Amino acid sequence: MQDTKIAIIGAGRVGSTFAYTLATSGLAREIVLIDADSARAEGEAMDIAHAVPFHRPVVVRPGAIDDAQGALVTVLTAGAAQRPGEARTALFQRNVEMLRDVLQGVMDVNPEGLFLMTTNPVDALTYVALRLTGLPPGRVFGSGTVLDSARLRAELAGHCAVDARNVHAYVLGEHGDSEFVAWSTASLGNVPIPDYCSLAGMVFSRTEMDAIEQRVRRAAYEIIQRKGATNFAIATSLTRIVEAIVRDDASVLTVSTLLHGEYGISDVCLSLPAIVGRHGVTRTLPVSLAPEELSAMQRSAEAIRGVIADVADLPPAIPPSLPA
Ligand SMILES: NC(=O)C1=CN([C@@H]2O[C@H](COP(=O)(O)OP(=O)(O)OC[C@H]3O[C@@H](n4cnc5c(N)ncnc54)[C@H](O)[C@@H]3O)[C@@H](O)[C@H]2O)C=CC1
Ligand SMILES: CC(=O)C(=O)O
Repeated sequence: MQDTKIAIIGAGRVGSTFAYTLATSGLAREIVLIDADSARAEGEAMDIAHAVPFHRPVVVRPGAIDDAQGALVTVLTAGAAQRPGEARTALFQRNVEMLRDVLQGVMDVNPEGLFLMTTNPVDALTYVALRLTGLPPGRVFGSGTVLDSARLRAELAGHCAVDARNVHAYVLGEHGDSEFVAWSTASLGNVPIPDYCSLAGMVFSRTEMDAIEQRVRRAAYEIIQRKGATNFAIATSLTRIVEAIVRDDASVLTVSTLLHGEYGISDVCLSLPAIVGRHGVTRTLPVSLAPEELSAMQRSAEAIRGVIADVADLPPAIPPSLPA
């Protein structure tokens, strides 16, 4: 942790909340907040820095793109966000141009670091970032469905009245409308969730499962409708991913990463459980999917491909391996 520097590009609602969460986590020694609106980056950095005396030492400061130099991770949270009712995919064209500028600037000063994408649509933009940087796939990845899996675990913990930390359940595929729950692997401790519910005398039929899945898939729309943005849970999700990197934890997280033939899918980024540590994503884990889940994964890959198809002038495709 001695000289751990994290660069955050985008000091808006997500970037500033993440900077605050990270500053209070004790994981970083330096956090640089970079935004096209430099006054905003300055104001957020000042405000967060005044919270530091209650926590472990960390320097929180505003900066320019060149200040991403030496960052272990550059986290991208800049760009357009959804308006109420708008799908994430509608942001693609607006955010791709921002990405081209920002990535080039960071690559000029920090070609050795990791990129953690958050800006939506996160899977399509993670893929574009990989193609534009030409970096090894393990070093450019997205927050993917880490947030959605947390939403699912919160729902299941509420339904079963147990500690969410003991709920093991994943949302896979796109971080978006085609995402799906891998119900066949969902467990509470070591017990499949339906088995636990019947043990505890709780109802857990297809109706409950569908309602939970729908609430998870619709969560961002519902929150944005009410408060205009989502920021707290994504900030905590990003802090969790950065923790796995900084501490080299080899944690299993459903980040968005390039697929190399998993489930017959290649050359697209989407979320599977993956090992995340200091070198980024080092491998994906196989999940035994039910036939309908496998179809959902393939539909999700097609949905993301449909978004990426709109972007021209990308450098050649990435070689089929996952080196760090
Ligand atoms: N992947 C996920 O799970 C989530 C993704 N998001 C996405 O994160 C992104 C940011 O959302 P918010 O923070 O709510 O938006 P926001 O509008 O509050 O902040 C965006 C910031 O980006 C800055 N910006 C725009 N272009 C820039 C550039 N070229 N260089 C530097 N800064 C630039 C703006 O000045 C603004 O401060 C959106 O795309 C949103 O959809 C939000 C929540 C969850
Ligand atoms: C905005 C967004 O992607 C989310 O909260 O899931």
